[in-house]
Amino acid sequence: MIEVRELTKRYGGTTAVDRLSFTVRPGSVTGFLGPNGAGKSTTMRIVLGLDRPASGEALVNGRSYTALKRPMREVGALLDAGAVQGGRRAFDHLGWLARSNGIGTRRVAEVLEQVGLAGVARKRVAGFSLGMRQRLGIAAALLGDPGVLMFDEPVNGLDPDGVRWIRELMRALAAEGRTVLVSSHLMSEMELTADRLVIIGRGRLIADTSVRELADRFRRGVLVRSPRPAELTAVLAAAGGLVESAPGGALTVTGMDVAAIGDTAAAHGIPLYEVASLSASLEEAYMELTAESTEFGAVAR
Ligand SMILES: Nc1ncnc2c1ncn2[C@@H]1O[C@H](COP(=O)(O)OP(=O)(O)OP(=O)(O)O)[C@@H](O)[C@H]1O
Repeated sequence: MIEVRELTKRYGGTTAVDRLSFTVRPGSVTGFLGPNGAGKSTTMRIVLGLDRPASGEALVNGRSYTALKRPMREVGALLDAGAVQGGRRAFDHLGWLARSNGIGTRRVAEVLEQVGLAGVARKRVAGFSLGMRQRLGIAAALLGDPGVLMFDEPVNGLDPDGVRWIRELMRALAAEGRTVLVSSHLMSEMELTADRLVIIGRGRLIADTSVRELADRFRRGVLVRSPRPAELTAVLAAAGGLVESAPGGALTVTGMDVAAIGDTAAAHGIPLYEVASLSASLEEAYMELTAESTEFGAVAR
C-alpha cells in the first residue's frame, strides 16, 4: 500500500506538489494521471525517498522509505530507464543491484527471463534499444519481488508490442495482489490498463476514482429511438425522466437508466428501436477535469 498524506514539495517559487493526499491499494492497477508538470514524478521520487517533502509524508506499507529495512523487497520502481550505465552488461547491472541488497543472484536470471531479456543477459546495455532498457529497468524493479511497484511513464517511446507487454505485466502484477501505481499523461493509455485513477493537476488532487465511476460521472444520458416518440415522451416524463428531442427524431433522456426506460416503454406497449447510454469518452472527462491545470494550455480569447 502507498499512502500520500498532505504532501507538499516546492522548488524555489514553484509548488510542484500541493497538499496532495491519496492511497494506492493492493490488487489493482492505479493510474497516476496528470498533464505535464502536474507533479507525478516528484510525488514518486518522494515515495522512494529520493526527494524530501516540505511537509506531509509518503508511506510504503505504513513506513517512510528511509525507515524500510529491506526497501527493494518492499517497493520496486521504474523511474528513468535511461539511467543505467551503458558499459555494463545487463546481468552484471542486476547482479550488482542484487548483491548490494542482499538478494541472491539466482533471482537475476529469473527476472531477466520474466522480462524477456534472458537471451541478451551478457550484452552491454549501450547496445540496447529503448524497449530493452525499459525491460531492464522493470527487471530491476522486480528484483526484490516487492509487493509495491511504481512505474513512471513506462510506455513512453515504446512500439505497440512493448506497450501491450507492459500493460499485461501491470495487470498480472496487480492480479497477484501487488500494489501497482503507473503514471501517464495519457488517459487513452490508462483506460486500457488501470482500474483506479488518481488524477492530479498543478500538484493538487483533482480526482481519486475508479475508471467506472469516472465514466458514470460523465454520462450524458440515454439516447432512445421509437416509432411513437410523443407517447414515449409522455410516459417517460411521467416516470420522472427529463426528455429532450435529439437529431433524427431520437430522444435523449436523463434521470432514468437504460433498464428503467426499457421497462417503462414495455409497460405501455411502446416499441423501442434503439436504447443507448451516452457517455463522454474518458478522454473528454480527463480534458474537462484538467483543463484549468495544464501548464501550457491554449489561452481562450
Ligand atoms: N528538480 C527540479 N527543480 C526545479 N523544478 C522542478 C524539479 N523537478 C520538478 N520541478 C517542477 O515541478 C513541477 C512538477 O514536475 P514533475 O516532473 O513532478 O511533473 P510530472 O507530472 O511528472 O510531469 P511530466 O509528465 O512532464 O513528467 C514542474 O513545474 C517542474 O518544472
